[in-house]
Amino acid sequence: MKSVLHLISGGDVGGAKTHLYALMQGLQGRVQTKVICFIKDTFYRQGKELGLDIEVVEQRNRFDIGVMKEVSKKAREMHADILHCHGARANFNALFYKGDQVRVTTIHSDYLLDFKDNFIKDKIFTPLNSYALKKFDYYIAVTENFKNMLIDRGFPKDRIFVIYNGIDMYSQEDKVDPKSFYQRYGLEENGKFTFGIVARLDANKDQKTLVDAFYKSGLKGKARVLIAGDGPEGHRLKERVRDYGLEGDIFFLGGIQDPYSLYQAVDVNVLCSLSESFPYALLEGAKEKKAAIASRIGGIPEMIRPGQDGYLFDPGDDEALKDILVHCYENRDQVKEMGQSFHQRVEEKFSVTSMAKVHEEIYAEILRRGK
Ligand SMILES: CC(=O)N[C@H]1[C@@H](OP(=O)(O)OP(=O)(O)OC[C@H]2O[C@@H](n3ccc(=O)[nH]c3=O)[C@H](O)[C@@H]2O)O[C@H](CO)[C@@H](O)[C@@H]1O
Ligand SMILES: O=P([O-])([O-])O[C@@H]1[C@@H](O)[C@H](O)[C@@H](O)[C@H](O)[C@@H]1O
Repeated sequence: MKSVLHLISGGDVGGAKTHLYALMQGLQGRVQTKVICFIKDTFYRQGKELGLDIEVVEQRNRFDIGVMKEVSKKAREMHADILHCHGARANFNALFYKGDQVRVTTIHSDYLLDFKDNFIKDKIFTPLNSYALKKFDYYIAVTENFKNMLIDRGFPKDRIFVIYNGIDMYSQEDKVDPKSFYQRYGLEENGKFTFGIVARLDANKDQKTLVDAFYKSGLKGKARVLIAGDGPEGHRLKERVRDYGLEGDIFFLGGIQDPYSLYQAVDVNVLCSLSESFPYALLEGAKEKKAAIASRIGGIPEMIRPGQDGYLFDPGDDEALKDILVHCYENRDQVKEMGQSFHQRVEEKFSVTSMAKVHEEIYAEILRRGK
């Protein structure tokens, strides 16, 4: 069996984390895997709870690259064939890795946007990551779209593979019933049409467009919006909702640990991002049979057939989104049916099993080709 060592920051709370957990589970019995992270936090603890082979090689700070000696030792111990990195910190650390394994990195997001919400980090870590990326032997782009992005930026075409995120549609998720979920936030399960969104509150996820669209929709008092997630845009978004007088209609839940409770409790799942590859937030909604309203960006048009599984709008177009919100409110039954259809599509096309199988094939191919 092939042996692959995965490196990831460990500070991850979003899609890269969801992806790696799903992948580790999908690869069981196919590929021997170990995950090493550099920060001891939720990523590590939850990974342990899931029973993954995961270890922390703790860094005092991002430039504490001495720890890579320990990583090399662990790679030798497990007879790793491949070093597989995820995200900026892991990519940078790989520069100081001494082992001779083939190196591959997965591009989950547009790496030029990863630190856009933090001026200093953006000025330092974005160029370092861009440099580190060039040193890999192979790339796994999440969606065809990101492969094209990499080619446009000068990465070698024949060294880029494409993966679509997959999800386990049958595993049991942590969730509470809708009544308890609403109660947790002092709300009632009152039959009001409810839009939900699960995403970090950062500029790229662009919840502002949803707030503006809801304001323009005239649905105040008739429908409501639940916004889950935490982040730098929180303050500005809350101010906007206050200015619009929508505090009784749009609710900020903060970062949530059990997103499936939200997907289950809402009528439709929204995502308004300016950039995405293949967002888990929508696949997870599909698992709960929720149709999606999403921006026409990255791999999303390959995931959602508009009019069948949900609705698409151009990023930032609050007028178009407003019309979709009103349409959903007026066509509740149709929205429910779309949720069924989306569920079926994800089950058939974007399973964790196929994601793992494609990884196994890619590993075999890069070992065959070598560095
Ligand atoms: C902007 C961008 O390019 N994003 C990519 C990034 O994920 P990114 O983190 O941006 O977005 P995703 O929707 O994929 O993942 C978010 C994850 O965080 C979880 N969550 C979020 C908020 C919250 O309060 N609680 C919570 O648990 C969601 O349930 C989900 O599992 O890498 C993913 C993995 O390849 C890609 O699919 C995404 O397209
Ligand atoms: O800054 P940090 O938390 O150590 O690490 C970051 C991860 O948390 C994030 O998921 C990823 O997108 C970034 O590229 C970076 O690796």
